[in-house]
Amino acid sequence: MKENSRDSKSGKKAAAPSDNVLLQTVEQYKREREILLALSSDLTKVRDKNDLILLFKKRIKGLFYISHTIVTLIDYKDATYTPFLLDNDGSPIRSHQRYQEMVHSRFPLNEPFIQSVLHAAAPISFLLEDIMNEPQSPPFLRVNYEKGVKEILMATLMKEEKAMGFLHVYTDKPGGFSTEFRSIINGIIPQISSAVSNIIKNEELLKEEEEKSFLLDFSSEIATVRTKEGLARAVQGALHKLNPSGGFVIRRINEDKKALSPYVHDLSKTHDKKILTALENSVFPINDGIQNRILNSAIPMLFNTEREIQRSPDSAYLQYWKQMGMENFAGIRLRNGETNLGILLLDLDDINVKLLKGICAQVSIAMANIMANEQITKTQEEQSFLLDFSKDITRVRTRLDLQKAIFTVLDKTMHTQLAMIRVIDDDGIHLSSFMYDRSLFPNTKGTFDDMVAIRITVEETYTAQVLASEEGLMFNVEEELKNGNAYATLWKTTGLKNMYALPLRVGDKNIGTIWMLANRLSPLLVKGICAQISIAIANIQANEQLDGYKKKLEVENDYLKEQIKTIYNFSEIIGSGEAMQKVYRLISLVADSNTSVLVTGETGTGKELIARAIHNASPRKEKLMVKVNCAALPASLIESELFGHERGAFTGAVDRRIGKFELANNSTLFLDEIGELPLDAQAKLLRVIQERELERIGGKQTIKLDVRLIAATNRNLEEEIKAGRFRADLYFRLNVFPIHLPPLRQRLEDIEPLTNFFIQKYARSTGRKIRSISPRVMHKLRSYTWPGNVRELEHLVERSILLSEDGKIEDIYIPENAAEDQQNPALLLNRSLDEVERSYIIETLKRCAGKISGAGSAAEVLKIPGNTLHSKMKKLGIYKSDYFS
Ligand SMILES: Nc1ncnc2c1ncn2[C@@H]1O[C@H](COP(=O)(O)OP(=O)(O)OP(=O)(O)O)[C@@H](O)[C@H]1O
Repeated sequence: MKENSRDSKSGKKAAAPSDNVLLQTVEQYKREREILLALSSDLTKVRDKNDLILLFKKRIKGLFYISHTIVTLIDYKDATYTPFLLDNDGSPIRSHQRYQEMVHSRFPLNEPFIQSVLHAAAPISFLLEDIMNEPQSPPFLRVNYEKGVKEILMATLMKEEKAMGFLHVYTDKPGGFSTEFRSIINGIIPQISSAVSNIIKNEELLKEEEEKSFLLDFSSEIATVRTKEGLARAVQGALHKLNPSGGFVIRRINEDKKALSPYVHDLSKTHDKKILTALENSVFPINDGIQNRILNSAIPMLFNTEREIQRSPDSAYLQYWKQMGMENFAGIRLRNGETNLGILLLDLDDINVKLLKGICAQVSIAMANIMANEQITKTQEEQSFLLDFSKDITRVRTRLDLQKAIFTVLDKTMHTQLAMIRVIDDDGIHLSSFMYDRSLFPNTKGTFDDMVAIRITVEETYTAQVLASEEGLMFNVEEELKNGNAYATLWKTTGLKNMYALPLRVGDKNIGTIWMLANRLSPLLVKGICAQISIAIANIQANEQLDGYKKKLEVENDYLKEQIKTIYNFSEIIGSGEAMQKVYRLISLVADSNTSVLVTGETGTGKELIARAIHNASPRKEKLMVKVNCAALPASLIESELFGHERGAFTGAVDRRIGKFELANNSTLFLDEIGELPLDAQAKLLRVIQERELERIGGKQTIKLDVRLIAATNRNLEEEIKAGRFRADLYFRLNVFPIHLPPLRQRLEDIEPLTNFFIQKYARSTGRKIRSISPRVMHKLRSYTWPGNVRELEHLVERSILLSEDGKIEDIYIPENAAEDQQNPALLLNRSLDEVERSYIIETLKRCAGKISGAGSAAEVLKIPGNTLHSKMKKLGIYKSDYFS
């Protein structure tokens, strides 16, 4: 080890100088001064590494023999020093195999060799041979030695009285470094120190400038970014400059604030499809020990992939990154104001905090803008979509229209399916299934059908919650399963995550509930759609009600037509005999009141005519009289015909039906052929008459009634009671005011006026002019027994008109047996009414070739319904053998 000193212990320098020597010394001193001055002045001009290298290479090497120089810098953070500047042009060690290793190594400060340099007051030299094998000696000593270098001169570079690095000068010359050289180096070390520190400063300034202009470029590029794709391109471009081979991922915090999803990325580092798909489609929980730390840190963080894998071995994305060759990665939060938006993860080994923060600030703004833009676009799309939907829905008139509109909107726009719409019934308590999508439950159709069939009430747990909620509820399928919600088992089969249930409301009124299964739905859209659907359902209900009214009106219209026909045909009741006079009196007595009337009399005596006359003379005449023929209906339909039914009340009840009783509210109900009413219907009729209110079959609602009853029968109801076929209590209720119509044969005085009346009526309708009827015919008519009463007379006249010639009725057809009987009045008069009726029906059946009902049948000839004829035949004991002789 040699220290540089002008009065060193060297024998040469200690000898007494002669004049010559003195002169030489002065000369040398002068030369040294000049070199020093020149080098000092050159050193002040040094701006960068290159200037300094040139100075070593050209200036110093031009003056002294050395092989090469190196400047190393101390890093106090890890107490090491590392190469900073190399003048290695002529360096013999460049060909050494460890050269690169040496250039990039960090050598520890706490070893004897460098410590002795640090403690030396001046540049100090070493013979490599002496020190390279010392334990802890830095390996570069041996490397140099192996390439022929003999000696090293080390000088400490100082900055503000602290060592900042070292100047290493090497020589392969056996003589080593001259005293002059040592002295020169000692003289210029402060200048070299400040030159190095200037270079460092300049480099930092340059780097800062570069970073600034980098950020400026990035900022102007990112300012033009409007889309996710644009953002990906800009970030990719910028990061490429920092680490050309590294990728990046921006993850965005999900709406639930529990996880992050990939937003934009550059995963070009891998072409493995499995990895790509997994990374692109995953959702990453925030609290995974990495993401939450990044989000909570104001500065970028650097992670070692392997170390993090050991900490959280389950983190799949780390495993993938490892497979992609990412050893380290940096994570920085993206934040807009006080709100975290997401994180940026970079494939980087080293971080430049300032630069990354700058990049992230820009990315955050761009991301916030894009997200805001996306939100605006989404809102606009949703609004325009709602507008379209609302247009569609205004055209909706029927359930089918609505179903089409709803299914389209849910499927196309919201990618969800309707589970169910339930609508609150008129009673305000029950909810019925209104619309549903069975295809949603392909594997559990049975269970779903059962659910559809159930009429739940507004009190049902889930329905009550939904109806009470302001804007609906979201049931998480998994959670509901855990909570024991029975429906959730069915929901689960669809694989969808949530059941969205909203109240359907018009104004403040709940009209039902809507249930939709989906993974995620836009709250704004769902709310908008539900509002539209509510209105559409209310419209459909109003429409259905209107349809109901329309049907009712149509039915009323039929009655009106019938009534008009009746009034037109029978503007007056014909008959001025005493019997009819009595009937007129009774009509005028009872018409004004609400009293029930029972009209009795043989078939065809005009009972319906009397009933209409009572109604037309009553205060109820403005409304239509409603007629029910109790004999014309199958027993199974009588109740529904009279009292109506709700939709679904029994098999085949596809629509709600309004009963005749309800139809006759505030009017008159004419129950024709009341004697034919089955006993159970009689019981129900009695209850309605007593309570003056009814419930439709299958209905819960009680309907108050104000109906005037007129019943008619050709049966002897008292005998029917005795036979147990008619309820006595009902009879007493109906028979409040009895009117009996005598048979035509007991009011012969009415035959002629009735005949004339019918002649005029049919002459008018057939267009024939009938001037007269022969006295013989009239006599014949009066002599006949008229088992079919006025109806039979009317029928015979009609027939005769068709057969008449020259405007004169010369003959009239009277049934044969009856004609025979007529020849023997005694016989006729001795026969009971039933016998007469029986033989008349048999005769008619014979004439109609045994055809009982339908076109050209006996029922048609007799102008009675087929059912009535059947029951009469049964009652009178008429068998096939009687008319097929
Ligand atoms: N007094 C009358 N004046 C005019 N037409 C009459 C008279 N009586 C009955 N008619 C006519 O005779 C026909 C039968 O009358 P209506 O249907 O009223 O008899 P009904 O006693 O109700 O018969 P059924 O017991 O078979 O129901 C009808 O066309 C009716 O217009």
